[in-house]
Amino acid sequence: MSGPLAIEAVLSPADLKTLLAALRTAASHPATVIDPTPGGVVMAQVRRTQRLELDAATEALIRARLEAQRPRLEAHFGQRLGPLETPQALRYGPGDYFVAHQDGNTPLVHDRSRHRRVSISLLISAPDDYAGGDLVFHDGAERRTAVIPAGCAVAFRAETTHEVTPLATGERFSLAAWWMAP
Ligand SMILES: O=C(O)CCC(=O)C(=O)O
Ligand SMILES: [Fe+2]
Repeated sequence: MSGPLAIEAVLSPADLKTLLAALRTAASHPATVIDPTPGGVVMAQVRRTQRLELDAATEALIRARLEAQRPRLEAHFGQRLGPLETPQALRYGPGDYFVAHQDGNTPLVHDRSRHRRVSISLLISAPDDYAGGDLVFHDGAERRTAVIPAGCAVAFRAETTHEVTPLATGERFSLAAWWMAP
């Protein structure tokens, strides 16, 4: 089974500038769990972060950069991947977090998430912009913290247990996205 894959320079410095400017001024609402479509529920005891609304041009840029990674992901995870789910732009402020969870590919959870195969977390903020807010992978009792420079990403099987630890200070912008089964 393939473990998480760190990917460098998914975004160029120019992309980062464009995206930061867009995300800093974007409208936001509390992110939901279970199903990201209308009908998803806010459960602050599970996930406390703001989901940012993306304009069409910003979403297109994000999709293009993510899709450029598709061949590499298919090779690493040894499977053909289907459509990319709508990317989620997230802003974590102090006290925000996402408890340990799986994003999908858990067939007993009978919503759309069971079709997710590969997750990606793409960091817009630099590690120095915030404290806490670590992306941590759980493997049994083992914990592995991903150190992700700005513009870089980590991709992982959707069923991998992971969390975002509470942000202590600063502001953390990230993008979460998923490739579905073909
Ligand atoms: O913000 C991140 O780095 C990851 C967020 C996450 O795990 C999710 O939205 O499912
Ligand atoms: Fe997640």
